[in-house]
Amino acid sequence: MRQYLELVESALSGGVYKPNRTGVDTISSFSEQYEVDLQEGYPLLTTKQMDGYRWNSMLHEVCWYLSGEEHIRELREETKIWDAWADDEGHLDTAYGRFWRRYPIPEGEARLEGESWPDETHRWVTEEEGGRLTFDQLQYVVDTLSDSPNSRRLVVNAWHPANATISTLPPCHYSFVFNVQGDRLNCHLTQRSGDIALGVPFNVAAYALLTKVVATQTGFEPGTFAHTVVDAHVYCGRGDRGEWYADNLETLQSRLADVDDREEYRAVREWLESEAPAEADGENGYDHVPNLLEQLTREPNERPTLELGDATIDDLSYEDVELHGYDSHAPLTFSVAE
Ligand SMILES: Nc1nc(=O)c2c([nH]1)NC[C@@H]1CN(c3ccc(C(=O)N[C@@H](CCC(=O)O)C(=O)O)cc3)CN21
Ligand SMILES: O=c1ccn([C@H]2C[C@H](O)[C@@H](COP(=O)(O)O)O2)c(=O)[nH]1
Repeated sequence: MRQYLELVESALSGGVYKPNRTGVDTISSFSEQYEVDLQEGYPLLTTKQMDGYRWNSMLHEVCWYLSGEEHIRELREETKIWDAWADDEGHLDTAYGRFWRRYPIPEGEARLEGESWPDETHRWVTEEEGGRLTFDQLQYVVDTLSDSPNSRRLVVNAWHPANATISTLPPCHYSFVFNVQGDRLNCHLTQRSGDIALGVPFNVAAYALLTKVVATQTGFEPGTFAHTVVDAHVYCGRGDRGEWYADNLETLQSRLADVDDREEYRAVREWLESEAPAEADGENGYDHVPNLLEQLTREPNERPTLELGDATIDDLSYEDVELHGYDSHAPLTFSVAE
């Protein structure tokens, strides 16, 4: 996927050095965006290996979103990618699916005079155990795509401002909007914070799959996936390794500006590895820059395709999704900044 390499290139060559809460510093760029035409195949990266256990993790993650669960008790049997952010019982207080499928509706005293809210008889409202009311945003989108496809209100929002201030990890991809043009269903995702090496490849794959599921269910062709990443960052290491970029980013960027041919990114990588202090023992792979430079040397292969049964947002399972024609370059590993 060419757009991903352009994102990597743009963030590295235009970003600024930015420490953050994780203790692993970043090179960060404001408001990166790109679009992918889903008619040209499924945008699973081919410049590193994304099938096998990574594909497994991503697919189970999407099924978990769709389940609406607020815990990861089943998800963690399949992948460990969310374990670090959940409590011992598996609760994750900003689980995406919980907001997609079961967004809380204010009740009683929380309702202000003059506000209108749907009651438990409303089409997309569920009265849960204990009488709590929740709203199914995704079902609203699916139904409205059939009833009024020209709607400009097909928004799904995972952001709850009050929860976000105390959550261990407020949602990163926090809002998406579907939009129909002709017979095509487009999806625009806004992400407040994007880990370019690790998170973004999963995010693109997940939303491209979601768009295909919703399009299939509602009788549209998948159209364009558009992605805005507000703080798009490349982790660049802890301690001395991370701080090296504070003083040397300009030199790195002038070397990047001189690259004419993708092979030359390898020389930039070699220069970096010879100049920057080594990552400390036990802290390997937190600097994502070298392996992203390696990715920039690689030519993207043809996009694979996805085959979906007639699964819907309510019953999509791992077995329903088949990836065809996937051919990738060698795997690359990156460490996760927590
Ligand atoms: N720093 C950071 N980056 C993220 O992308 C991220 C977070 N934190 N926190 C919450 C979620 C969890 N997500 C994650 C977490 C780990 C991997 C990861 O380790 N990916 C490996 C494969 C691991 C596996 O499938 O078991 C990779 O090589 O892509 C990916 C996304 C995305 N999010
Ligand atoms: O789907 C996801 C989830 C998380 N991320 C990344 C983006 C950041 O690197 C961290 C979150 O840290 P904040 O300090 O809360 O921004 O996780 C991602 O890229 N994709």
